[in-house]
Amino acid sequence: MTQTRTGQSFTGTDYQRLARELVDPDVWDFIEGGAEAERTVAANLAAFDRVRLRPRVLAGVSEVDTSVELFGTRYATPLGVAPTAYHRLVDAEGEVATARGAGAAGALFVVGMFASRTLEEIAEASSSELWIQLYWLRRRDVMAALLRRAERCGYGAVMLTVDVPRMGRRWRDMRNGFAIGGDVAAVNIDAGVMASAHERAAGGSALVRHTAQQFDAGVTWDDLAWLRAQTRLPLVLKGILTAEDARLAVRHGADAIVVSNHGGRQLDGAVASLDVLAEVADAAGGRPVLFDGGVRRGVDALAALALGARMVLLGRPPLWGLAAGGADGVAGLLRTTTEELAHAMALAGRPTLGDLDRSVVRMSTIAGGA
Ligand SMILES: Cc1cc2nc3c(=O)[nH]c(=O)nc-3n(C[C@H](O)[C@H](O)[C@H](O)COP(=O)(O)O)c2cc1C
Ligand SMILES: O=C(O)C(=O)c1ccccc1
Repeated sequence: MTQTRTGQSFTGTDYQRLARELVDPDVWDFIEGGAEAERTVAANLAAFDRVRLRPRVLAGVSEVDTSVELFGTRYATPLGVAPTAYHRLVDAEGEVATARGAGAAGALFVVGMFASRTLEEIAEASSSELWIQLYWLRRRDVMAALLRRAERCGYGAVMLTVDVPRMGRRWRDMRNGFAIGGDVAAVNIDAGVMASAHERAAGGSALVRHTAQQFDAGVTWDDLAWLRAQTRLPLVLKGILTAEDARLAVRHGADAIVVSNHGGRQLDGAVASLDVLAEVADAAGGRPVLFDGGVRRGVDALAALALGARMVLLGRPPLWGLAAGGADGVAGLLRTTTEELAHAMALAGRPTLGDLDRSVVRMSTIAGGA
């Protein structure tokens, strides 16, 4: 699933269109939707519409290298798969197919705590690096047990998501009474911890109820010492949007941070990820900074890499690829976007990721304007 009938490559929007036709409307709303008025969903995309690139010429671009190193691992592409819940909602094989696709593209795959295949099955299917994503649960024993399992099957880092003290209010899901159903489940978490996500109730999202019961909204910076002490894996904090929090993250032992507003699914009205990337990167004290939110094309990745990201994660697009074509769709989506990035690097006169710095980007004040 990497070519159209006329032999041309699919782009991200082709996968999106195909996926929309194939996926159940409630699931589509769950994937595409954001919090409240979805202003931050729109802001993430609009920020990339304001990017204007400053190409350099005669830079010797016959070879373009998109490879990147992070925590001692080399990746063919700086694009990675962001953690997203329940891949079996869109593909019978779920995260196992995603892992095969990410592996084929040489990309990092961050497996969600709410994955619908076991960490072991996913590791078995993967030929590239996996990380595990965690939410802070009231049940720290469940977090610790997951960590042990992830370590045992070779996951390379822990990504703690810190922007969900409670679930954002996603009106699409609430109106749809969205619940995780059928034979899809968060199989890595105790049945007792998960039960409430499966109860469909009129006028509400089961996910909202579930997280209110299970997530620990009282956690503070000082609690990070507990998690830090549980593992020797690198600790990555996902969901940082300010210089203040970047400094606190470094002070409390984070090895890297992810600039993210959770794809506009948490605090509606939060700043676009791209608009704070440079500020947060400056405050990260040299720790690697990853980025997500609204990356849809290779040039978007180029801009985020230029503004300080070491790696760029994609949330919704790999789910489109997965829905449209399983493992091949995920690989196709990641490869196509990486090819777009390489193309943009050549035309911008920056043949390696090391050449990408802030001089590449000038932010216009108006979308579609100068
Ligand atoms: C359907 C869906 C489920 C998600 N589930 C999780 C999750 O379980 N854990 C997490 O940290 N982020 C989750 N996210 C957020 C993504 O990791 C990422 O921050 C966001 O999707 C990036 O924006 P993008 O979709 O514009 O690329 C989810 C996003 C979507 C769309
Ligand atoms: O994080 C999310 O955005 C999300 O949708 C989700 C859903 C269920 C469990 C965990 C996260």
